Amino acid sequence: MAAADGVVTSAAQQAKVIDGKAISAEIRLELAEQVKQLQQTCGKVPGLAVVLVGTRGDSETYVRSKRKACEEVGIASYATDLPEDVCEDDLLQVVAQYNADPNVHGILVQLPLPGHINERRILDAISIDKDVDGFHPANIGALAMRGRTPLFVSCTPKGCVELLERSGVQISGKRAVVIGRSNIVGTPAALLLQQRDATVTVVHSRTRDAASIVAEADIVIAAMGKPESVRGSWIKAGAAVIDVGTNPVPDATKKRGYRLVGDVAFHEAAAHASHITPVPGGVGPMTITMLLSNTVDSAKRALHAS
Ligand SMILES: Nc1nc(=O)c2c([nH]1)NC[C@@H]1CN(c3ccc(C(=O)N[C@@H](CCC(=O)O)C(=O)O)cc3)C=[N+]21
Ligand SMILES: [Mg+2]
Repeated sequence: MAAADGVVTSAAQQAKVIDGKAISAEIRLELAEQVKQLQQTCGKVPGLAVVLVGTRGDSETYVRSKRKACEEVGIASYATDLPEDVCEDDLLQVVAQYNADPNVHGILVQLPLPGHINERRILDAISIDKDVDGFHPANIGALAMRGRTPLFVSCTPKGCVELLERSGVQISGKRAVVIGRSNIVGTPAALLLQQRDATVTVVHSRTRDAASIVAEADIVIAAMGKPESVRGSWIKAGAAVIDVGTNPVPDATKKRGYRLVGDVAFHEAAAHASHITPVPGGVGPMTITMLLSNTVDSAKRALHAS
């Protein structure tokens, strides 16, 4: 059977594949337009500082795509690359400099940091009005409170909700299950869905019988970082499935020696779901696009206030 996008799929596949790359491209065009407007009205462009510590291959790849994405929409990117053995105080100094720099509207310190550095201490030092990752406790705390609006919502959860909304999936009143409770994805994703009036359950590594809980979900967000572990039998007919996982698995046929798979067994789940995101090409590109969006928002706030 040939699906609408021309990709040959198995006869069992029901789901519409959500194209995160295409939706990202659309949003990036909107952002480029907003950057142009800012430049015309204020004579300034948004600036994003990206700080990379060490030489992890995956971190280098992600940081490169973030810097390239900035260029695409006209955001100025500021790069600081530090050696693996940098001390905490030197890293804090870099953050302090960017906090004070009026040309910088967003600061991203690429995670994970080396083991000798207290990650929380670094993230907490980022000024809350430049916290484009949305990892500061003040921003996550505001997301958890009714009647409060955080300055920034973390990029991956925001990207997940944007994919649902732009694909016509209703969130309000629906039952959503988030798998994983990390500070950077699972927890803020659950808070954001709750803010959008979903009824939210979080399942995690200690949950008993996760499969039967997931089976009640209209919306599934898989963010536990375990390759292809959400099986087709867990997915209720017609559910929307958002796969946050990007797990490398060894593959000698690939140039870089691995390929990426999600946390969901894609083909199995696609036989039950109404909508599903692929890996790669689903949530990943949206994470970067939401980072750009947060940076543009931050610049608008800073430049219009001055
Ligand atoms: N301070 C901080 N903020 C982050 O947002 C952050 C971080 N640290 N550390 C690592 C994780 C991971 N992450 C991804 C971003 C884009 C893709 C992405 O674009 N993935 C492509 C594929 C990329 C490839 O082929 O390697 C895709 O899914 O299509 C994936 C993962 C952001 N993170
Ligand atoms: Mg977890």
